[in-house]
Amino acid sequence: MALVMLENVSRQYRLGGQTVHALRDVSLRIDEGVFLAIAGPSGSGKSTLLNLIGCIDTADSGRIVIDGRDVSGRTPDQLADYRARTVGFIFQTFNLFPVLTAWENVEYPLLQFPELGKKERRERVARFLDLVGLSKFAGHRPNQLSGGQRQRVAIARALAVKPRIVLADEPTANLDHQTGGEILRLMKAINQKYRTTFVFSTHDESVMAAADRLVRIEDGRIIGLGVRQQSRWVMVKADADASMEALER
Ligand SMILES: Nc1ncnc2c1ncn2[C@@H]1O[C@H](COP(=O)(O)OP(=O)(O)OP(=O)(O)O)[C@@H](O)[C@H]1O
Repeated sequence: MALVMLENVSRQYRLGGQTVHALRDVSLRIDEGVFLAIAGPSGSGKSTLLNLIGCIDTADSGRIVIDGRDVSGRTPDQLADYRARTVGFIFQTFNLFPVLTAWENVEYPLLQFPELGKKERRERVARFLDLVGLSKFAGHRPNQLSGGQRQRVAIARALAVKPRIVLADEPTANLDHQTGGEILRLMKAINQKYRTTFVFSTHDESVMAAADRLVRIEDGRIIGLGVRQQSRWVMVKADADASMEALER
């Protein structure tokens, strides 16, 4: 069974007097353990798709099933606890608490789990800071860390809750090319070692190239699905010839 399933999902927003069709009739299955890129130009619907999978937004129509649970028709508030245990988020702007240390930022989401004792919580924070190579920086606040180190803290924070899926909205967009590459390699190493499912959005070709699955989105529609075989994308679905060309690199 797919970890994530979307069936005929649409989402529109009212903006001024206009209706913006952010997602139109999107159907998609995401298997467990994939390293999947959602790629498309600015405004194509990437963040909207991630927000729906992450249960921080609700579809207007269609069905969404995450890890066997139908979340359609529930409000983000109703799904808060489920979301906290199921989804880890990574953002392009890192979204760390500036007054908290790296350790405290990673610990913060764990505080809402009453079943986690202090000792287990500490072990978890230490383990995930170590995993991202930041044990020595546990006492540093975000402004004492580089951009790449901040994103590593955010990765540790996302993983510490042991989520079923990690969603990353343009995780390398605020990093220079080399640091972005290091962050991608770290995420990929975690994906390969622990089979953690990663779904990340990007409009950067070099970021897409790190993925093993590709979802091409344009104007709120999926226009192509690619599967990586060795060094090239193999087309699984294309509604437009242009997208096939783009996928076969
Ligand atoms: N809360 C909102 N209110 C109104 N319109 C919105 C809202 N969120 C998204 N939109 C619109 O929906 C469309 C899709 O936006 P979305 O942020 O999902 O695209 P994106 O591909 O992630 O873009 P970017 O790469 O620029 O972040 C855009 O036209 C955007 O302006």
